Amino acid sequence: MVKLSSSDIFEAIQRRPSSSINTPSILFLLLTTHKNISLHITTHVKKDREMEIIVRFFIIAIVMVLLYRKLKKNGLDGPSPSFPFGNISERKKENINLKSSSISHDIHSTLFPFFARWHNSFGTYSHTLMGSFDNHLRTLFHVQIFFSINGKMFVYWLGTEPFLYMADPGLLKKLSTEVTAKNWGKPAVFRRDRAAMFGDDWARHRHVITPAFNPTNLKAMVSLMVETTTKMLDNWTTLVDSGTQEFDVEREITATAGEIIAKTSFGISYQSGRLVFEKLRALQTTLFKTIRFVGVPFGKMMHPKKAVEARKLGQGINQLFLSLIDERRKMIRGSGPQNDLLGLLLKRTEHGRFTKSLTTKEVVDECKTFFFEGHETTALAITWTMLLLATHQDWQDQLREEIREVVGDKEIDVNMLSGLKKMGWVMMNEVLRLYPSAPNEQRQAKADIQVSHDLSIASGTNMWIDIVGMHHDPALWDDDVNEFKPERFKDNIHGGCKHEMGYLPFGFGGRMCIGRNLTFLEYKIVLTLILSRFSFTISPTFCPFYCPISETFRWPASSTPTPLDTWALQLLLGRLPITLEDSIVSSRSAFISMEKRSQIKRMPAHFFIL
Ligand code: HEM
Repeated sequence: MVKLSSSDIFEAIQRRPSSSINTPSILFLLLTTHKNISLHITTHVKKDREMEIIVRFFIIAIVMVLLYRKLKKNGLDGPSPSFPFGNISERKKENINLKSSSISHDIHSTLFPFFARWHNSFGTYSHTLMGSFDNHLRTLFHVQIFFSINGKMFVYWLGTEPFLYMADPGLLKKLSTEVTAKNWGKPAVFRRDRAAMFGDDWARHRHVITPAFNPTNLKAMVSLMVETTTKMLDNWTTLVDSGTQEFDVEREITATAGEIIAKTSFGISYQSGRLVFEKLRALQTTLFKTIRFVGVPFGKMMHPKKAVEARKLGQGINQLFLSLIDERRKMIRGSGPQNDLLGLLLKRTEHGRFTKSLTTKEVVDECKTFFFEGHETTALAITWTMLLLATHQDWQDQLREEIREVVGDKEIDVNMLSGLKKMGWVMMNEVLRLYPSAPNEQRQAKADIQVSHDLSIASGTNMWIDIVGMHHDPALWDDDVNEFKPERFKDNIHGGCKHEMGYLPFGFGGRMCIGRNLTFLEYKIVLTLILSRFSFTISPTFCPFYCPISETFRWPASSTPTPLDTWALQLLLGRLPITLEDSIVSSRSAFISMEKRSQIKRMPAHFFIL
């Protein structure tokens, strides 16, 4: 074991071949001269801030190189990362062509050619590979892995963080049966970056929130949903009658979904909640600048102003929630607690035996998570549904017929909704299969996980679960995997998928979505009301969207992010509540036409189509 002091590093700097600081070359020198490195940085170096950063950079780089070597030695292969960006830049360079004028639902190979390529090059293991190692800064992979599970695993790097890519339902099944929720968490690297948005942890208090979705509460939400959606549709009717031809349906739906969550979960109107939404949107845009380099050491320093701005916005959002909480507390003192989400969170903190379990800060964090999880996902699902129905008139007609039979002229009632079976196949299944609102999920092992006698995942391991990959895998579905066929779910809740874990729109295991019943309810109500009053097709002015994910990262100054932008970035970087800089925004010139059922007129919405 060699102790490496700052003088070793300086010596290496002096021996570097070029005059610029070239970390890889210094590292190379260090690694070629020191086989087993234990870093010991002498304290005087830390006095100098700049030097401290450089030294830290070195340490991270050295750890990365060691990890990479050891992962490879253990058989966990993948694309070679560069320091400090990992494979981020390689993904960017990939030539993704989305300018095609035809509509294709094959989003996996269109948006992720790199995953397919890496999988073909590194993902297939036909033999048993075993190994283990530690590293002194974090136990990342202390693993014994048996690679026979369909071979859909490889390691790629977000910055200096290695991720174990998985698109293998067999492995997930094993994991979800072996792993308790407390052993799975969000990767620390994401949590740190998104603290302004979600707080320090996400939804740690499921048990507190879950009662907000009990049948009685859900039933009480129906009238609020009908009222809010009707208001939006009345507005559409007025606009269509006055000759307006173009509508931004995505924004309309997002606003309505936002209003619904504001009313049902926080007891506030969209008007009052609008400030929160506006600030959250601004935060999304700002955060993109700072966290698009997720995993890259000192990534935030690339945009110091944005980092400060994001922190301030985060604080502003906290203040807004704090005043909401204050108001509600006063109300609780006056008329007793309410059973919506906020009421439940406060009831527990103020009256229950969990008095000390949720601090005000924790309540604020839960509220932030809920606002995001609760409206963008549903808005996306409804938006995609409208696009798919706009291109499949036959299904639009079938759903309308079903609505006529089940609801008729009566007012929508919660008991009727279960009768809307075809609508269920369309959205809850086929739309979320083709375009899952949560396109991938990440986990980090919080403790060593023994998946089976031959597979154990060490504490600290990051995992990237490719939901889109599984939903579009012809080996799991069939050759028609990229076709819109809701009928595949007619007699089969797994849609004929060859593995029960191959279809996971709401996640799996202990962190499965707790809002799915609310989503079913909201989705069916909103869509029933829309289909009863309007029909829609793709407009002649429709323009297929262009997504230069791989090519540029420019953000038009005037653009505000939308859930579709967010979704696009989620595809790339995980479930980030942020927006893609350039991208899918150009889809804003894409429309579908909408017609009033009684009086046919055009009302375009904007969508992006792949
Ligand atoms: C189409 C609609 C929705 C989809 C596709 C969806 C999907 C998901 C998925 C996949 C997860 C798991 C994330 C992970 O494991 O990393 C999740 C978690 C969550 N969802 Fe949803 N969701 C939807 C709607 C909602 C709604 C309407 C709410 C609330 C009103 C909600 C609240 C939550 C919360 C609080 C979590 C975190 C649960 C935890 O970590 O324990 N979701 N959602």
